[in-house]
Amino acid sequence: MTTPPPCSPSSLAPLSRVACIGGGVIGGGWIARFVLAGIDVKVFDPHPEAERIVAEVLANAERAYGLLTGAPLPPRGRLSFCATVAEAVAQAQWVQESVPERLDLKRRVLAQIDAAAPPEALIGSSTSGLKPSDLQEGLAHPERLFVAHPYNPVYLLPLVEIVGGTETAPGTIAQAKAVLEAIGMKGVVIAREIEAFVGDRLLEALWREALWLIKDDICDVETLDDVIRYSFGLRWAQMGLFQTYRIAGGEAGMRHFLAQFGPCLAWPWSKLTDVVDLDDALVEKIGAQSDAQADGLSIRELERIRDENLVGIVQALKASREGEGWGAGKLLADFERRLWSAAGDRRAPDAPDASAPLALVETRVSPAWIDYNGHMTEHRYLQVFGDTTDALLRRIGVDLAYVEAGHSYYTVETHLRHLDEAKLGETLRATCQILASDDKRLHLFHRLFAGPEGREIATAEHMLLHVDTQAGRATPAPAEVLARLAPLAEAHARLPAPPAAGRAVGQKRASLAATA
Ligand SMILES: NC(=O)C1=CN([C@@H]2O[C@H](COP(=O)(O)OP(=O)(O)OC[C@H]3O[C@@H](n4cnc5c(N)ncnc54)[C@H](O)[C@@H]3O)[C@@H](O)[C@H]2O)C=CC1
Ligand SMILES: C[N+](C)(C)CC(=O)CC(=O)[O-]
Repeated sequence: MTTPPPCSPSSLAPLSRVACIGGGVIGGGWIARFVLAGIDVKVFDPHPEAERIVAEVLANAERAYGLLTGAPLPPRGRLSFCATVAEAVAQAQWVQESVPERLDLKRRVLAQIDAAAPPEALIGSSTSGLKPSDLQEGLAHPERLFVAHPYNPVYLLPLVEIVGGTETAPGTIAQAKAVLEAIGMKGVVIAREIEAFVGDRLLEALWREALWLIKDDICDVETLDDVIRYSFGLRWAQMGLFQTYRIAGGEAGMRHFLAQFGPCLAWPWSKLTDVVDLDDALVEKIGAQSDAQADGLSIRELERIRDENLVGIVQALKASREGEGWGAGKLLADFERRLWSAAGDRRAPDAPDASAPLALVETRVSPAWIDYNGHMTEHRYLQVFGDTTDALLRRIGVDLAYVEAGHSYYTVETHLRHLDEAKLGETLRATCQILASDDKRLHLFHRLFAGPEGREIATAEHMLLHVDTQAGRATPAPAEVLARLAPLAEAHARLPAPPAAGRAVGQKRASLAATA
């Protein structure tokens, strides 16, 4: 994944300062979502270990993003912890409340937020089921409060139910939707407020029925979960209930489906109206079965397994319809296009520093990049070097719009040298020197440095050709691209040639010294 040049503007969204009040399961997920979108986040959570918990969620989120996307994310936003709600929200443009699900507590915390946040700041509540009108009571600025109900893990699942209360301004809802879209999420506006909105209405129905099935010894928790994950759970990631049932109606579609299965609704297929008594015995029964099912895996390990699975599912959906994408995969594809465009906009000044190769990429070794040897795995070196090439191309005007218009540079040859290891979390910095260029060819030499001491850990030499992507053949680059390239190439021609340039695989250092 490319980290953009250091001088880039930070955030993707039309905002750059967020406050998160509550940093537990959901608050932590929101924090990761915002920070990884380049937004500065201030947190208030009285939990003595809040910083550790948030750091662990953020590490898992970074790992997941490392697997999810190769698109250039903006530089991480700054994360800081505050001693009071007032301090956290004082400068915020969006405040996300994620405290425990109790009306009295939420009202108290929302009143504190409302009193200290700038009047124009948006306030979203993560509540799973409280009505926004009930949360608005007593606020001085209820018009900017709405429910923003996410799904766990917030940093991977894109949906947010946006629900307005009686006093929420329509502009608030529109603004919230736009912000969420800018950070890669899908805000759906729920037309009328109702307890538990839409998603949790459905989940509660399933959950209630599931609890009955366990209580009545129809199956254990593992069997129940297997029934979901080997059958309709697989279907639901790509089509919802109605589209799935439309297909299940055969060629006659939904009407036939309703005719066939409608009568079952009146049969004893559900006990939904009865609420199971979650007494100690049932809690212990479920707890014990759930412990056995986890088979010793910790919550963080389970989260990582879940995240890898979700990433795979979203990527499969991104590849659907011959790469156009479908559902959550299309949302990711669209978001990545915006990331590429935003990276193009972060193009650096035209006057290059002629005294050194260009410093184009700064990133960190993500957990997803570590292999069984405990260091950065080999293909990630190529990823960082590829990102460095992309950063150079954007500088000379070869950005997403340019590629979409039918031309690009393709890499036709690469020689990569691994000189040292890179460890988890180390900072990486990549530079680029243009060795030679003409109207079709671009000959580049990249160097990768790690850690604060700037150890050189790899070099890469690449030859690229300018191509007409429709015709699939090399073609001269247009004058405007060559004009941007020329001053860089001329400056770099005056730099000493890197000793390793032009090396062959297996060439000894001694012979290199002789030729240098
Ligand atoms: N866990 C889930 O699957 C989902 C939860 N939600 C909603 O998100 C909200 C938070 O739930 P979770 O994160 O699951 O709970 P949690 O228990 O994991 O986290 C709540 C956090 O709030 C903190 N907190 C308590 N009092 C506070 C105060 N006065 N000010 C600031 N922070 C305070 C706690 O220290 C804790 O870290 C709830 O409204 C819940 O319904 C929404 C979607 C899914
Ligand atoms: C159990 N829950 C009501 C907190 C679930 C949610 O609100 C959404 C989710 O992530 O399943």
